[in-house]
Amino acid sequence: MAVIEWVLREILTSPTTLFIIVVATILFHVFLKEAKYGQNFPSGPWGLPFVGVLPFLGDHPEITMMEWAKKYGKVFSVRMGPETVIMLQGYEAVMDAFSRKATVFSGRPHIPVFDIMNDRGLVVLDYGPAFTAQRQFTMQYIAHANNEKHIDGEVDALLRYIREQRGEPFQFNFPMKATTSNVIGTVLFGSRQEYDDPVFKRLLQVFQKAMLLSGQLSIRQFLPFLSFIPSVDERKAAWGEFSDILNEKLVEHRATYREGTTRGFIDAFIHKIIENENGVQNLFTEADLLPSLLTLYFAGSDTVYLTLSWGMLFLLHHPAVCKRIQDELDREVGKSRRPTLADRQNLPYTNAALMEVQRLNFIAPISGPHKALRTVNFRGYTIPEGTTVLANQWSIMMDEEKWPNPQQFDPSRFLDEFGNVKKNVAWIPFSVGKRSCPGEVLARQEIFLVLTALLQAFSFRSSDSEALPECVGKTGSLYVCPDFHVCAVPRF
Ligand code: HEM
Repeated sequence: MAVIEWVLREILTSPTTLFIIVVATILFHVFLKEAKYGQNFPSGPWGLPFVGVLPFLGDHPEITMMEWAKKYGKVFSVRMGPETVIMLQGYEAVMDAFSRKATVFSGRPHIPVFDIMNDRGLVVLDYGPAFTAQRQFTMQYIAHANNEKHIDGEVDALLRYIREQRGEPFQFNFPMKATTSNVIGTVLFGSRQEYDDPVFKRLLQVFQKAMLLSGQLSIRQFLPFLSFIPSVDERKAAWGEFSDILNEKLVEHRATYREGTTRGFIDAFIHKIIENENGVQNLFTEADLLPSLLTLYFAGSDTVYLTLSWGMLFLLHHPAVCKRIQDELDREVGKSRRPTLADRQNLPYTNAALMEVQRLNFIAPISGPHKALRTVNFRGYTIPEGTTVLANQWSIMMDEEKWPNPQQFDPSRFLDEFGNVKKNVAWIPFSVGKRSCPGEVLARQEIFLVLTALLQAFSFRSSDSEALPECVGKTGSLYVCPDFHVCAVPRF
């Protein structure tokens, strides 16, 4: 960022340079952009030479983009450095692209921050036969894995940890990170790790560092030319160490692999590699294995951890909602056993509150980058093959037409007059189409089982020695919840 700041300072202190820059910018927009993208390309805000709109994105690009959309419409273009990107605003535009024209807009451009994956692993793999086969396989594996048992085992450890705090303040975020990492770890490797296991502690540490350093770039992380960003070496080192730790586990599993035994996703993936060895296409290869583990681990842990943390923060700010959930749990589940997935259908208010948490704190405010797989006519515009397309998913959840008073935390917006859950088509926290979240089933099970177990077992309050942070996050690659402490007292 220092380079950008220096360029800006130089520009703003010299009127002649500024004049030349302005003229160059106009020429760039009028001639070069048209030459590259044609006249029928969406317009958008003008940016500075070299950096485009990057200096104007602010701390919350999703909100800046909503402002720009008021002027330029639901489909507009923004130049980020040398690349011009299409931004989609609102439910209809996103559905048109990612769902109705999914066969065109489901490509993935190269994402430099994920170089370590070598363009493999579900999040980064471009659309094609290998992507389709691996996605289908992953979704089937997750749907049939014994998720409830895995999560239940992890909830045992979580409740034990919280009881050990004996009502004293503890940082809520730590056990949430450990829980969600262990759940995805169990899905992948077939076993969990103790909170104080040194390898597990190291894994949590390097993973958080990698996410933090990548997240600081926010949507800028998708852009190749920003690889000069000062922390790049530190970021690469953190991703490298994270990858090494998972690779060690992979090597261990490889060495003890037995045909016919499936300890977790790794074994199931190895079965597929063997099954595909004589196939015509290389749909599952050894080279896909580690990137698949890495992408599932990072996509499947922080997302859920942040949702759970936002959930608790909101409930601390809205004790009446918390009490209503606890009353519903006491009435429908009682106190002699923990809530199970089978209870979900009897807990409409709880479900509505969880949906509201996911709406109001959409943890993925801007989608991952999609790529147009061919030139297409979209909403009257011509979008050339290879163009990067991003969805402002925040704009969907904050649309006043879809959600009256969108800033307000109000679970009852998901209930009908009889108190049953009322769906809203614009509630798409897992996105839509061929690149929607393949972990949705697991994520929803985890969020439900963990939060209901916590609320059934404990009364939570904020710590006396620390002001509870406001429900405002930092936009990185995810919408990050502030750290906070809580006190938990057993309810029975
Ligand atoms: C609250 C939890 C979660 C939320 C809100 C969430 C949300 C999303 C969203 C919005 C996308 C689409 C991004 C795009 O448009 O490119 C996505 C993709 C993805 N998610 Fe999740 N996710 C969650 C949990 C999980 C879990 C538990 C897993 C793993 C088991 C997972 C694995 C993935 C993967 C692999 C992709 C990439 C799919 C692709 O590129 O085709 N997610 N997620």
